[in-house]
Amino acid sequence: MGLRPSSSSSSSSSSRAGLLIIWWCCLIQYSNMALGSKTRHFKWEVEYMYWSPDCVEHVVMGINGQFPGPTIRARAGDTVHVELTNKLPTEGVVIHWHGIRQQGTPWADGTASISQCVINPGETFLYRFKVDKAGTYFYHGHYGMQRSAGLYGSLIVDVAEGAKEPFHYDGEFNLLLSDWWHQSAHEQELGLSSKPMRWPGEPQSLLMNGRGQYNCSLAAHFTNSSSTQCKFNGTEQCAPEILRVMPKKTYRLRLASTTALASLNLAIGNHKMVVVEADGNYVQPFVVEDMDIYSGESYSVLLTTDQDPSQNYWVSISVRGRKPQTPQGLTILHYLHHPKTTLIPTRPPPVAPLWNNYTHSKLFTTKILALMGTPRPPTTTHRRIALLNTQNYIDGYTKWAINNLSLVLPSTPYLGALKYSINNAFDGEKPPENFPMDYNVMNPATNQNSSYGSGVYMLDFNTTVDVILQNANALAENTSEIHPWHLHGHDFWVLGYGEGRFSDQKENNFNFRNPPFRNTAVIFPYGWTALRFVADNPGAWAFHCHIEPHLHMGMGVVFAEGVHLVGKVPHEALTCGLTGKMFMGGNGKP
Ligand SMILES: O=C1O[C@H]([C@@H](O)CO)C(O)=C1O
Repeated sequence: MGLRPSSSSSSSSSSRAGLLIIWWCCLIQYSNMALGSKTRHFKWEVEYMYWSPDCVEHVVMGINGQFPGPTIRARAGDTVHVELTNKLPTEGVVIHWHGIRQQGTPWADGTASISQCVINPGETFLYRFKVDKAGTYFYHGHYGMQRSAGLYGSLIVDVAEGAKEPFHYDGEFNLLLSDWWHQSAHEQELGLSSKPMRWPGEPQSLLMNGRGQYNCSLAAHFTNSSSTQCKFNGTEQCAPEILRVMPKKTYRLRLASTTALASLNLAIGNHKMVVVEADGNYVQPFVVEDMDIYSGESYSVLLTTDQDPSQNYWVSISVRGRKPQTPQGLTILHYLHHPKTTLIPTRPPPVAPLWNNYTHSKLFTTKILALMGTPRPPTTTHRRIALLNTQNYIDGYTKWAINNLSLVLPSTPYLGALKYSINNAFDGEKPPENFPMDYNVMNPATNQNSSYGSGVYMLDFNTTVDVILQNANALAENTSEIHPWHLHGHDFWVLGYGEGRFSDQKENNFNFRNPPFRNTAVIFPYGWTALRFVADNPGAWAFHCHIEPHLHMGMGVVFAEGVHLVGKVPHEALTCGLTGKMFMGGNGKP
């Protein structure tokens, strides 16, 4: 069987396997030393293309003829320029640089209606931003359902010249994980906005680097299903990317999930992994046999090729947290040592933990702790915002709401409305800081109706803010789902996770010693998650569930701080809505 050549690239120096923790490396990383930083230029065209991500031809949103889009590779301290031309015939577009904090460039965050106007067909927009911290990141569309349409790619930031990672590895692989539907993103969007709602359902395929298999399986002979064995010559768009490795080496696997819906569990047959990075921050290394990756999260794991080199091994991703109707995504770890007649492993793929075994998920999540040298949280806070996540109806439409308000994005970007004090661009009323004391998170809501809202949580500049994310029962009985929440413009500390309704006493168990510093955190069914961040980045920032249909149904809020300190915002970012009108009138020039 011919399969696609691997994308391994030999990188870091030492041939010594294993881990060597040199914590001062983190200090160097966080002190942001950038010797010889560069500007990296990219010229991109976003377009629709015919493509076969899972061996079935559909339409994907690609960049420069590629799906997923090109990988951006830069060094900490570099400036990235992406000149993005919209070649979609009848649709706007924006791109969000997930995990990049956009300090000084809030207009480059790529969130439609929040940081900028959409880029119209035929227009070119220049994203310009600094990548200040080494790590594994990605980018994706942040307008409507464009992530589900396939608009995404990897963004990898290496340590600054002269700096070192706090671990050694001999080579690395990059795996961008996603889910794929045969129904178009437009039809999914219409379904979600219909009355009654038509839920898009579970994905048809899981993809690694944009490659999956729908009507055949790499492991067909191990399953009882009727699927046939895939046959590839290696040039197919859906042929898996084989990870070709040498025995007795250590590889860094960069993993990031840009799924629209699926929470994933990743495993590598016979091999353990050492988790070393989460969302662009180093973590205390710990060993796992399998790991959960929620949409919006990224990780690095170290893999030591210490197993029988005469064998090959499966790399699998499986759906968690929702009853799976999607086959495992598979590729192969291929030891290059011995000549082999087939690439297919002789053993069946790893069996994923049961989809609703949340004990297993929590065990993994709570093992993630910051490596020494990571910034520590302030020990006190100025403000606590409790956000209750509920599924609701508004006039018969199914929505998600936060403290009973379902987010609708206005036509004027918040950044422009706030910068130019345009008061009628969004709801002037302050969104609620809390939810009723007697709300029972274990049952469906007694009043299932909510309202639309577009208000902003205005944060005092440089203050410390705590957010308690509170999960609850959805509309159906005995149903509460996983929601990974992503914050733009900041990393936050995850101070704690808990079951049921949050109460003030739970604060006694907050972790102030080594809380993980991240940009995405999960709330488990019927549980809460406590976060802390410092509002030190002038701009308007989305904070939302990273499940794309959920955001589309209103599951998000907007924070803003220090907007008066935002420097020049390129006019092109704001030439729509009321800021567009203002520019046409020639007043309020920046
Ligand atoms: O938002 C959602 O809606 C459906 C279901 O609750 C109603 O069909 C689902 O599984 C979600 O995650």
